[in-house]
Amino acid sequence: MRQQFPGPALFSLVFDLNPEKRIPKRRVSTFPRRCSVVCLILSGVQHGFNLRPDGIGRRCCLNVLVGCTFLAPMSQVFPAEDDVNKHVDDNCSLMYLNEATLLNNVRVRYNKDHIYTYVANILIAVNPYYDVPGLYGPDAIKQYQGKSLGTLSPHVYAIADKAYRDMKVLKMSQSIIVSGESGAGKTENTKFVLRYLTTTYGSGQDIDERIVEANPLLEAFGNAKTVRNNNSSRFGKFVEIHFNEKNAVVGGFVSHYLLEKSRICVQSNDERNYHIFYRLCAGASEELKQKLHLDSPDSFRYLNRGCTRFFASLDSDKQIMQNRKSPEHLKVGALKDPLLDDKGDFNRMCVAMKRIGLDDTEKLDLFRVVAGVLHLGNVGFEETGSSSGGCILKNQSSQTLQYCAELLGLDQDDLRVSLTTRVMLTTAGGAKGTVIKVPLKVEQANNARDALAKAVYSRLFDHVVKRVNQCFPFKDSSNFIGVLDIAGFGNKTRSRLARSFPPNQIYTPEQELYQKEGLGVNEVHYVDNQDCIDLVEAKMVGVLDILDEENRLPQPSDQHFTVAVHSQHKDHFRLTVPRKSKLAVHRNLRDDEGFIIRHFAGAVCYETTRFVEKNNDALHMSLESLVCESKDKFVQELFENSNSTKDSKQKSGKLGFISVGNKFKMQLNLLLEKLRSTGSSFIRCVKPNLKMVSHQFEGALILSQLQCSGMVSVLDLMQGGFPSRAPFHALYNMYKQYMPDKLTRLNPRLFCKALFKALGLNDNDFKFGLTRVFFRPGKFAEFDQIMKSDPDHLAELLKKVNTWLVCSCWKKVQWCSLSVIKLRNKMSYRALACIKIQKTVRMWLCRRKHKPRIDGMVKVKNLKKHMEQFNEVVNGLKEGKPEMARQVQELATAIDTLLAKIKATLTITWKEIDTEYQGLVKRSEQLLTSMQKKKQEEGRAREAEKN
Ligand SMILES: Nc1ncnc2c1ncn2[C@@H]1O[C@H](COP(=O)(O)OP(=O)(O)OP(=O)(O)O)[C@@H](O)[C@H]1O
Repeated sequence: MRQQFPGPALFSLVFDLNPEKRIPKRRVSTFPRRCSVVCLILSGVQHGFNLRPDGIGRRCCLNVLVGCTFLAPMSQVFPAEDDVNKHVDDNCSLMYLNEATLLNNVRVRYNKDHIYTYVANILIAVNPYYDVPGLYGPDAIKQYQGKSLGTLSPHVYAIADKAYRDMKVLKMSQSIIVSGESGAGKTENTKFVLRYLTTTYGSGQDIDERIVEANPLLEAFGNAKTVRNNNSSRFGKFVEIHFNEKNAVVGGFVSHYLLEKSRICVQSNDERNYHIFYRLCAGASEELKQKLHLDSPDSFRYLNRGCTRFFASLDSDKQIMQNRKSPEHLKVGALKDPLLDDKGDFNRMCVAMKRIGLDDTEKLDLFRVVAGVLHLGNVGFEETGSSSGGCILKNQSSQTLQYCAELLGLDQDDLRVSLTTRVMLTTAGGAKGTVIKVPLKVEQANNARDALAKAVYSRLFDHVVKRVNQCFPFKDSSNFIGVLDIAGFGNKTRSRLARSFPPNQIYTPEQELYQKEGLGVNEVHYVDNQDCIDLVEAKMVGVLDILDEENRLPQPSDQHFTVAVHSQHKDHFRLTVPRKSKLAVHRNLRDDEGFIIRHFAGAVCYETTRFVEKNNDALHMSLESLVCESKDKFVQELFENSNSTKDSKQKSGKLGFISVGNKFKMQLNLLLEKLRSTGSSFIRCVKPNLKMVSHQFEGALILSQLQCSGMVSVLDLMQGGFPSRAPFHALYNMYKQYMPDKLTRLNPRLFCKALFKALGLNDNDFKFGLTRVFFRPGKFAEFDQIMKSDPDHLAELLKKVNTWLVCSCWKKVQWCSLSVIKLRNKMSYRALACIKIQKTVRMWLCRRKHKPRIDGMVKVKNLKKHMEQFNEVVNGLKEGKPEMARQVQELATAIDTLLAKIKATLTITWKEIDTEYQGLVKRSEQLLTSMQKKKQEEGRAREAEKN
């Protein structure tokens, strides 16, 4: 038996074709869910493809070409296109919109180096991991200028141009949201957008170049090698390109979010600290190296716990001096990436610095602080061994302390004291206001040192961004196009952003519009993630607020915080304990060591160790005042604003609390606010494989990214909906000038209807709402045809419109007369039917009302019939005949009375009738008995007389 599916006998099946994981021949296997997946389209008949549902219809067997049988859940088998190799620019032009056809379309295109695909007006960009020839060159830039989306093949330039044109036409700022997981190509695509806008719509000043030039600098300080991406941005950024009234580029502005600070002090095995540290070590001139007391990366604690190799090509590796390379680098060789080269990048960064206006002093300032942070990391502590319980600097740290103090403009002794003690002001008692120095334990001193390093570096990064912003100032900005690179944001942020963006951003207004326009389209179910956002952000009870609360306790602890989270959200669907994780590594965590949050993109286990510490951005007062009063003007300026923001608690010497979580929440809200006030376009970057190589398409990985990014939900929405639309009046106005007077009298809606009919569009492809016409996916072409018709074509169209109107008028007249006849027939039929109904109902009501009396009458009348028998018996009597006759007569009268009573009393009940009837029956039985007795007695007397 074949399973009944809507559509043709073709289905796409998403299944494993990875050679290592291929399922043995002829083994019935359960459909593999999460493994390397490709999308195959199989034809039922031609390819021996056999689809059989199981007994209960939830699964089906698929005998496929590769010789194995798959048992697949019905929900995972989708109708597909006829042609396996067909690919389209806009996925919405496919006949079947589902995850399998989307994946297949992206796959076929990727194999042909078409890395971009639209899903409606969202751009999917698959990272090619190599330079696709001619894809981004000057010719391509020129080609896309001023072209509508969909005219040329999908491209990041087309999205940039659309944003520009929208800005121009709607006089409204625009944003382009670039998202995707680490290594998916967000930064690269952001760069392409910026380059396109500044090249195409630049004002000819070098501002355009400066905006692009700023990137190497930002990347040096904010990017790092991670296991997922060699050049991973560890901060989120929103780059605005500002345009004047004439829509020419006038300047730019970069806002940055959440630099990953923990990386400054520690990195995992295969990862590195920020590029700048290595670039400085590899690229600094000998003189600079001496000045900054630099060495190979392995000699710095902030670098040597991660990967210490440089990025270098064969040539550049030779140029790096041996004494600058770590033993690891010497042993294994350089890290290879075509786009990264620490020594070369250092030089390029220096050039970029110059171009954006940083002079040599400023450049040196930046490098000095970077080196200062490195040396600070090398300061180590050991216990004093005295009863005070404090710690002192390790012997070998004196030199490094000296370097650090020198580079950051601090006094060596002050730095030593500030790192090992904490200053407190007494706030009560007689000695109120006295300064006390509290010694720190080794652990506390380590924390203080790391906190200082993070504070210095993150302020340095703020300064870099500020400095970059200064080099493209602008005065007369009318609008901007902002490109948001959602990097560095965790799952939490993505959940938050996801609620604001597709499919959510598309879904809600879309459904509302359909309803408002009376389209009668079925609702598409979409899982909202507001509950997840609330779990993290809600006031008082959200995870962030619970963490802040913990930080305010006299003795905050990670365990106490974790327990508080679990007890606050005991039965929350989104939150659970680590032991319920699917991964063994998480199951080893105790309940007070972490929690799992089910984000929209999947469950994430948060290990809460050091959460409390990480949530606090505050520095010990002694350290902060130390850097604030640095002799080095540059370092002093970095901390310039911090004095004014300190609260009184911190001034008293207690380590205050500045919530990182709240700062982040505020930043995010500001960003969302900004995004909501602009029009938006979306680019979804996709990572094709984990190996970061070209020409390798890992289906499962890609599918899950498409699902997580909401692309599949967008497809569902589009499949069930009408993604393109045009208001009636817009179409009407467009053609009004060509219309004869007779037609201008038509209302816009009727005119559009005539137009669509004249064009011969299929009725299923569009729907008329109250104010606009809606199109099915993939019907852009026909729509465009109407929009772009030239005058000749228009005149022809109008003729058709006219004909259609006449025809439709004639049809309407026919329809009206037929309707009137039909109506008349219907009315008379209904009148007759009404009478019938009335008659029947009345009868029924009457019966219901009189039935007890009628039944009673029948019974009593039957009783009366017996009276003749009585009379016969009476007549046969000799003695006492008159008496008996009287009694019989009385009985007959009683029966008649009852009959008359039943007849006359409408309200008499069945019970009353029955009681009286039973009385008469009894009476008649008694009478009959006594008459029979009498007759017997008479018979006996007669016998006796005879004898
Ligand atoms: N369009 C492209 N053409 C060629 N190579 C690309 C393209 N996009 C990305 N890449 C390659 O992929 C690498 C990772 O891309 P990118 O740094 O843009 O990822 P990302 O999404 O910004 O990652 P993260 O979030 O970690 O910063 C790049 O260094 C580059 O080698």
